[in-house]
Amino acid sequence: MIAVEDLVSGYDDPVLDGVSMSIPEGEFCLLVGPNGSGKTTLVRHFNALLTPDEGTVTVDGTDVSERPVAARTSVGMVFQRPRDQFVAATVGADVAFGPENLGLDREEIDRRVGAALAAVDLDGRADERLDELSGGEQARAAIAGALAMEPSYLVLDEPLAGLDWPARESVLAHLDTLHAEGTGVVVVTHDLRDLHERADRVVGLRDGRVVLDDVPETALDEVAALGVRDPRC
Ligand SMILES: Nc1ncnc2c1ncn2[C@@H]1O[C@H](COP(=O)(O)OP(=O)(O)OP(=O)(O)O)[C@@H](O)[C@H]1O
Repeated sequence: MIAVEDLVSGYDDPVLDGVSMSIPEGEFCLLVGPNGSGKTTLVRHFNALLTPDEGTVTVDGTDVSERPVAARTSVGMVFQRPRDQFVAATVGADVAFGPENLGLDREEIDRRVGAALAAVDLDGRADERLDELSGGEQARAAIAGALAMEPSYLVLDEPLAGLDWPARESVLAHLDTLHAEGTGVVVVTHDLRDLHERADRVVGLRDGRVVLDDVPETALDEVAALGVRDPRC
């Protein structure tokens, strides 16, 4: 479980103002809220990319601030602009980077890279340059990089933005597979289309506070107040 308790955090000004919420193992959770409500700031705490000013964040019982490497192994993160998270020039080298840093042997690294690329339909393209891929292909490469870590939880910030229909369908299918296999999936989004019916739960933030935490069926009645269109309308 990812457990956030009384989290206060910010940059120059406070952004998260006493957030408590949890994401059980294997849950598919949508995180919604208006621009600037603190969604990205919150998920960056899940693997210790930010440090709380107050409160705690634990993953499977371990405080992420005390063991950030363990948190980054358990919680995979795919950011809004995939280009910002690439560390290598080619697809294969980038996807291998995480497993290499775990100190895995070459055979296991190759197995993970192959499986992760296949999962996003990029198999056979390991030698291609990332800067020569389309935006949608880059988004899929970024997801492959997170998958290769075989995380217990995968957090994706607007993963469908800018994807064409086949890429969107491909990413959604992979989220379904991961969820079915027991990976916790957290999607930060303003657009619930194709997502609300997959989710177990919707958590809504406003002004750095949790103002909604419900199953999708009833949460959808309240999302309009959070700057999100009810996908049933
Ligand atoms: N690196 C940063 N330095 C300073 N302020 C920041 C930084 N990142 C975010 N903020 C501020 O924190 C607040 C919350 O930002 P955050 O990105 O968490 O919101 P969000 O809910 O994810 O928004 P959006 O829907 O627009 O992506 C905003 O006011 C933003 O300007």
